[in-house]
Amino acid sequence: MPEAILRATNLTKVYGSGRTAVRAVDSVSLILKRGEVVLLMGPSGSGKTTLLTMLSGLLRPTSGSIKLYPPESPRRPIELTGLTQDELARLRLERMGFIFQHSNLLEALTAVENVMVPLLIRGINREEARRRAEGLLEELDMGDRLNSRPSELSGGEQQRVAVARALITDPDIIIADEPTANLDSKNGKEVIKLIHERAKKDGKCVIIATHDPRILGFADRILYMEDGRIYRKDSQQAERLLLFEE
Ligand SMILES: Nc1ncnc2c1ncn2[C@@H]1O[C@H](COP(=O)(O)OP(=O)(O)OP(=O)(O)O)[C@@H](O)[C@H]1O
Repeated sequence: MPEAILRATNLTKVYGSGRTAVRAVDSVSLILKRGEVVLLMGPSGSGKTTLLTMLSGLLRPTSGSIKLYPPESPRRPIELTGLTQDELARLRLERMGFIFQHSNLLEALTAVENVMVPLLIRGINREEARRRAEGLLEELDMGDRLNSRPSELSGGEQQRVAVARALITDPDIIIADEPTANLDSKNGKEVIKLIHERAKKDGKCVIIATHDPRILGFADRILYMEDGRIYRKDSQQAERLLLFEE
């Protein structure tokens, strides 16, 4: 049985108050485990981004608990809701990797420099940071694009660099919001394949919010959200629901 990396219990987020209050996430409980790829699907406005933002420690839940289990001391979970903003920022830097719809690379920097940034912030010296960033980009088949600027790369290549930037700090959990939405079919599949391979090879846990049916085949589990609540679906059910959405 793979070990838990993160456990959310009765997580709720209410935006606003009184008659205009929106219960964006409604008493959600879930467990994310090492080495698994979990998809979060559901119609627009169902609460996916709100849930991911809370799991990332960027948004305080109205109520509920989020526990992260460090692999080195799984019996001493970290309760995210009890941390200060500074502690949360450190936790994100040390234990989480993020991939977004837009690669959000820094245009002034080359591909390898973009991947070095999280290491430099962690105080690793330039030479070592460059060595590690080059090594990872080479593993991701980007070895011949190390010194290209983001604008000189295709959308798929930019997302590969973003994947490398998310992986370079060896995070426990990778949180991705629509990582393939801007990519064509071939590049979308390659990027998700890459994320899936790394999850399996390195025992990472990946949670991906997506509307992209091409990703279904790469999921170990699908959580389907509707009106702030989670329903578990198999991939055929999810596919039917996605078709129904359109
Ligand atoms: N900052 C906010 N203030 C008030 N209401 C919000 C805020 N952010 C989101 N909401 C509301 O919370 C609900 C869930 O929104 P959320 O963005 O989490 O959904 P989503 O499933 O990620 O949608 P999409 O697939 O379109 O990104 C929606 O009703 C939305 O209008």
